[in-house]
Amino acid sequence: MSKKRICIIGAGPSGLAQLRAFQSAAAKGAEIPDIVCYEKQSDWGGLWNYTWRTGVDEHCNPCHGSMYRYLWSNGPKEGLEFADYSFEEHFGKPIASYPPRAVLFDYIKGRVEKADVRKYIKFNTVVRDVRAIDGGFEVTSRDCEDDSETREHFDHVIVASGHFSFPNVPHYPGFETFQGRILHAHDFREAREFEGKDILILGTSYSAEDIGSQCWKYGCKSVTVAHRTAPMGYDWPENWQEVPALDHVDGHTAHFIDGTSKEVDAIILCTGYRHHFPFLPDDLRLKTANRLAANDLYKGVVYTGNPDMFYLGMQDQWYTFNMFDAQAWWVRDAIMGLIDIPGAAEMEADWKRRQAEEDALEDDYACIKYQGGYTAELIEETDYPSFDIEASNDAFFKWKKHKKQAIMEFRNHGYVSPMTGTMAPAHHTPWADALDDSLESYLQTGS
Ligand SMILES: Cc1cc2nc3c(=O)[nH]c(=O)nc-3n(C[C@H](O)[C@H](O)[C@H](O)COP(=O)(O)OP(=O)(O)OC[C@H]3O[C@@H](n4cnc5c(N)ncnc54)[C@H](O)[C@@H]3O)c2cc1C
Repeated sequence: MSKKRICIIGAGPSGLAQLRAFQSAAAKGAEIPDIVCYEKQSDWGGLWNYTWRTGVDEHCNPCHGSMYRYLWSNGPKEGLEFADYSFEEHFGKPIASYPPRAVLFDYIKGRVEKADVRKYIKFNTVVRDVRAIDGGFEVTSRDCEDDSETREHFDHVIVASGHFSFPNVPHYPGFETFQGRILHAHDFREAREFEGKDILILGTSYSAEDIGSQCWKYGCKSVTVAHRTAPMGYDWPENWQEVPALDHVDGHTAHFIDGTSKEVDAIILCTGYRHHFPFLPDDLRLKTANRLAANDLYKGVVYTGNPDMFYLGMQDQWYTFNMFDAQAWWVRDAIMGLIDIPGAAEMEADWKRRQAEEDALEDDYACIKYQGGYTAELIEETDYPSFDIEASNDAFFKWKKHKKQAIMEFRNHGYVSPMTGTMAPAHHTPWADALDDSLESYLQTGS
């Protein structure tokens, strides 16, 4: 019998987890399928492969990047650490709990370089179309360097293309004549652009919180955050206010629904992202809100509309890299016939039950435990190294507590690694006085 052929779309943390999962089976002597991973960017790492570009990339594809220049890890690194490759193994010493972007990128790369999986990836190659055909899939891709198009047949498709790149952009009356800059968080790169300016942020997501904090720390005049449901409620500095939803804009004046107003120079839309798969036809396209238990995914990964197709990392995320690993190992074993996928009715019951459980969760602490439990459930069914989920949960709980205590200083704390049991060094996160957040400078001074 000929070998199965597997297509992975995307070489970000989830797609790379899938490559590492197959490679680890091969390293133990298993015969693995033929694999092709398509990546539209010129390097791996997904969002962590930082780009200063906005709009379109060098090949005129929509720019994938949503990260910004001075991005430091949002959550504690103890919540995302790979169970088969600790931070200590990579850096040779314990490092602080909230590293900058460049440090996490280096860590992601370290594992896959060690596993030697780059050979599976076709870089600068964008998947344009996927069709269910002849009991498998026909995948059309375009090599953006030589501008050639290729069609290949696969038995399985694994979509790992991320869901934080297609901005959800609201419109308000007056936007069309506003004289300042209006941008979505997807296009935010440089906090110092807003030095001395009054900025208005719409939304209360992590982006709102972090972009607002960045602009404040790098010298903006004031931050106003408009919320639709409830304020974030942190103990913000003096020149920071939370106000009710925006009603309209008139010239430079933003008017809010409670009748108050504020003169602003720029508006940053931290209004989230949409799951967007322009390369998929309707019958294969996942349609879900950003939630912990996505629609139509058995075990959070098998597409119920066609169980030969899988999606990785499509959930709203507390857990990230280690959850993607748990999913990738599980998908690998399902493809290799080590795990059975049930019939349609059982799959539907599974995701609906997960959603009902999610709907009953009362607060963020319960959500963290829920996603930790989901990750542990998948790990239990494969040979992915188990790790101390309670320690990861605990790092997340402390993170929330420390944010509540002092939102501008929470990154100075350190937590215990769920992999090595080592306590991370406390670290005073440098801000405006230290613009160099490079890997080299961090390893010399930051850990
Ligand atoms: C501003 C911001 C800050 C964040 N901060 C953190 C943090 O501090 N900690 C954390 O753990 N997580 C953070 N995240 C979450 C982040 O989504 C995950 O860490 C992780 O990058 C998700 O991995 P992924 O592989 O699923 O998706 P992505 O990282 O988005 O990678 C998807 C890959 O698919 C490729 N691709 C897409 N479409 C195609 C196509 N048609 N053909 C070929 N290739 C394609 C893309 O080029 C990309 O390389 C943050 C996200 C954002 C937006």
